[in-house]
Amino acid sequence: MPDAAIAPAPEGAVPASTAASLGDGLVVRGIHAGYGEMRVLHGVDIEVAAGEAVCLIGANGMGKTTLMRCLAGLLRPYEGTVGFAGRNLTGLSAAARVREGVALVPEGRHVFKPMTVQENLEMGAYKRLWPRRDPKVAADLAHIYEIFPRLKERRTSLAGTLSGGEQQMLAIGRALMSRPRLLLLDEPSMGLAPRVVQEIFAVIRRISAEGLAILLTEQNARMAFRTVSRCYVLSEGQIISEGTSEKLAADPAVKAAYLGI
Ligand SMILES: Nc1ncnc2c1ncn2[C@@H]1O[C@H](COP(=O)(O)OP(=O)(O)OP(=O)(O)O)[C@@H](O)[C@H]1O
Repeated sequence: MPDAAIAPAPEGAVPASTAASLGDGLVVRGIHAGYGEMRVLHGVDIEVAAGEAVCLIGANGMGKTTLMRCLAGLLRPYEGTVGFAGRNLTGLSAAARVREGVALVPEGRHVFKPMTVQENLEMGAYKRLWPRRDPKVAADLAHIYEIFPRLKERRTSLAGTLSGGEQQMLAIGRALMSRPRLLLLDEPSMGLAPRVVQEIFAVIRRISAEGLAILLTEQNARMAFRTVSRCYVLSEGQIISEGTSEKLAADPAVKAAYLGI
C-alpha cells in the first residue's frame, strides 16, 4: 500500500469558494485516473456535504474502486483535485488523509487475518496510540462493540477465522476507530448473504444518523436507495446521472440497469 506522500497538488487547486460552500464536506473535481495506459476515470466530479450519505452506483468494472482509491490516497490521479473540509488533500498520502478525517473500508475488507479482532480495531486507532495512548480509545472500542456485539463476542479470535460478514463488520469498526468525519465504503455488500447485507446496511444507517458523512459504492442499488439521500451513477468512468435516491429509483434507465426491472 503506497504510503509515501504523492505529488503535491497545484496551489489552490480546489477553489476556496467551492470548498467554503461545501463547509466540512468532500469536493472532488475533474478526476482522471487509471493504471498506466489503462485510463479508467474520465473527469469525475462529485460532492458529499458534511453529515450527508451519498452512493456511487455502477456495474462491475466501471471505476468505482478506482475513484475510492484516488479519494483515500492509494492511487495518484492523472488530473483533478480532492478537497475535504476546506483543505486540499490532492497531494497527501493515505496516512495523512486518515489524519484529516477520511477513512476507507476497502473492497474485499482486507482485515489483518493473523491478528485478533481487538488488535485489528486497535490498528485503526494507531495514530492515537503512539507516541501517547489517547485515553478515548477505550471508550471508542466500547462503542464499536456496542454497534457490533458479534465483534465483542469474538474479540480474542483471529480475524482470519471470521465469516465474511464479520470481517466486513471488523473492517468498518477498524475504520471508525480512526474517528473519521468521512467514511468511504467500497462495496460493503460484496459476497455477503442477503441477511448479512441487511445487517451491515442497518449499521451504515445508524452511523450516518450519528452524523458521519458517508460515500459508499454499490452495485446493489436497491439497498443503496434505502440508505442514502443522494446518488451518482458511474458508467465507463463518467458520472452519467445524479440526483436524490427517490428520483433515481424512479428513473426507467436506472431501474432497467441497476434494479433489474
Ligand atoms: N491494478 C489494476 N491494473 C490495471 N487495471 C486495473 C487495475 N485495477 C482495476 N483495473 C481495471 O480498471 C477498470 C475499473 O476497475 P474498478 O475496480 O475501479 O471498477 P469497479 O467499478 O470498482 O468494479 P468492481 O465492482 O468489479 O470492483 C476495470 O476495467 C479493471 O479491470
